[in-house]
Amino acid sequence: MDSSVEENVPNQTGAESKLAKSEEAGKPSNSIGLLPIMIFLAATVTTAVVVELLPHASKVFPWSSIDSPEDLQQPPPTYAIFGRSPTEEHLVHVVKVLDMFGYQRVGVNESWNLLWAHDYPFLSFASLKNLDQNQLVNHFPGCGYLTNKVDLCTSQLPFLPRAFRLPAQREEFLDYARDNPRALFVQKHNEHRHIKVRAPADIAFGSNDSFVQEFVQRPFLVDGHKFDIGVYVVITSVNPLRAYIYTGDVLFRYCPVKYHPFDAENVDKYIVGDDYLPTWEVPSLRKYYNRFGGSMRTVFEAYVRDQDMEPAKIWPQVEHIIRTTIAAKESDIVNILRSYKTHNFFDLMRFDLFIDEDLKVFLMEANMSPNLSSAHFKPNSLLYEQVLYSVFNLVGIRPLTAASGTLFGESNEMITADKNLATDLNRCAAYDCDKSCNKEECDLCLQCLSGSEYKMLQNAHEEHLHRIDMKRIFPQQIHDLKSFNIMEETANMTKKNAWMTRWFYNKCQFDAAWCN
Ligand SMILES: Nc1ncnc2c1ncn2[C@@H]1O[C@H](COP(=O)(O)OP(=O)(O)OP(=O)(O)O)[C@@H](O)[C@H]1O
Repeated sequence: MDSSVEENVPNQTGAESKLAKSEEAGKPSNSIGLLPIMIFLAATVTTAVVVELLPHASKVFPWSSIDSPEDLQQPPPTYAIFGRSPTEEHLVHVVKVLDMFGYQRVGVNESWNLLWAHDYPFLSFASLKNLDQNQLVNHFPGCGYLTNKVDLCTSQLPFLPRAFRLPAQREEFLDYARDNPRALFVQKHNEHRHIKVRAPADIAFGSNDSFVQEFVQRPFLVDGHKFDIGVYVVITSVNPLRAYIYTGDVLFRYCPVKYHPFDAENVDKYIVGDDYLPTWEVPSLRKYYNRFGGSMRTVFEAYVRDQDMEPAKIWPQVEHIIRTTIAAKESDIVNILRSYKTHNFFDLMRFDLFIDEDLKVFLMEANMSPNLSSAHFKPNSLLYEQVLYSVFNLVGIRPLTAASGTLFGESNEMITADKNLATDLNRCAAYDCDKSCNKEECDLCLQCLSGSEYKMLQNAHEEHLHRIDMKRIFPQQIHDLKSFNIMEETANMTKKNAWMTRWFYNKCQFDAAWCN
């Protein structure tokens, strides 16, 4: 995969560029016999190669595998920030949390362990193709397949409002508009904001990189106000895919003007803009938020219950939408990743969704580098810092002081050892997987894991132990182990995703805490 392919990734945009501007400011041929050869190789090749070939040889973060007292004196891990924004006001919470964790800030061209990129960094730094094992970047190359609005919204996933790419699908759109005379439409671009409901005759068909989308009518209203919800999502791995959502809270943004009587000319009635109405200013939510200390999500749920409706039906839809969307784009991202030596990437996104009056959920967009600035709405500081605290812990960026500073003295084995990864013991024994790995049944047996597979399981295990307020949505949670059919569930998955899902299934059989 050459870099020109990556340049063809759907335009790497994300709402946060906008928001920052505006809102707030192999297996070793399955043969045990190869292990001694690998050990021999380990003595002769570079560390980076060892990392790929030899199980147990690598630790993502060297500072978590330091053995001697002298190592304790080594300098703290470092982070750099990349972004073309003129101010860094929108990153104050990122800086605050990393500083609090004991990370030291350095320049982007210095030696860093974490690159926090607000803008898509992969076209600016060729070096990201050859990251060291102890380096991490907060985006996946190719994440534009998810965050590019035109590409995502015209994907024809069932939970997206009907959309037509322009100018290519002009005729299809006109047919649809003719067949659905009561339908309203909005035209959207990757970069442009300020969308507005338009009649089909007012659509600019010549506009490239745009699409026209059916406007979802009958929104669920709170005190008469339309709103959208922002769910924070973290992808920690692709091939195999692992994705999580933040459950500590959800960003609710209300339109400042009541929806009815509907007036297409007054966008404040139906578009959530920069000056949205925050939860604490919505009359019926204020009491729950201010007096009873709820979160944006729990006060909304209290309101829904007050309307004799059941809010619990919303969240499984949200999880399904996010899981399905990410899974649908995984292969595109995997293709881009082929030209990257190490895959030390994670991605924090915000999925914006919308709820109609039947509590049916629709996907609006996925934002790259979600807005984390509380300049406009101070009470959002805590939300952003809690999200970051969870994200960082999940991906292995953890506080280095006080109690957690002990990480400096312990080996990674203290967190994740062979016995924490080994599953399928009966099957491994029944199929003699310690003698030969040439059977599918041996795929998860410890002796049959390649170095990179071992590391995948190690990362999955560490993530599980450090989820804080993150909930795994891929591989999917197992709600009822008895009715869960692993063969059926994995039938349409890629080999690696089926493998990873089976590992979680095995862990879930061992302890219910792993089902979730
Ligand atoms: N098809 C639609 N049907 C109903 N409402 C819509 C539709 N498209 C957009 N909206 C409303 O407009 C808001 C903004 O739309 P969208 O997310 O596509 O634009 P944006 O300018 O990128 O906004 P932001 O990134 O701030 O969320 C949505 O949150 C929703 O309230």
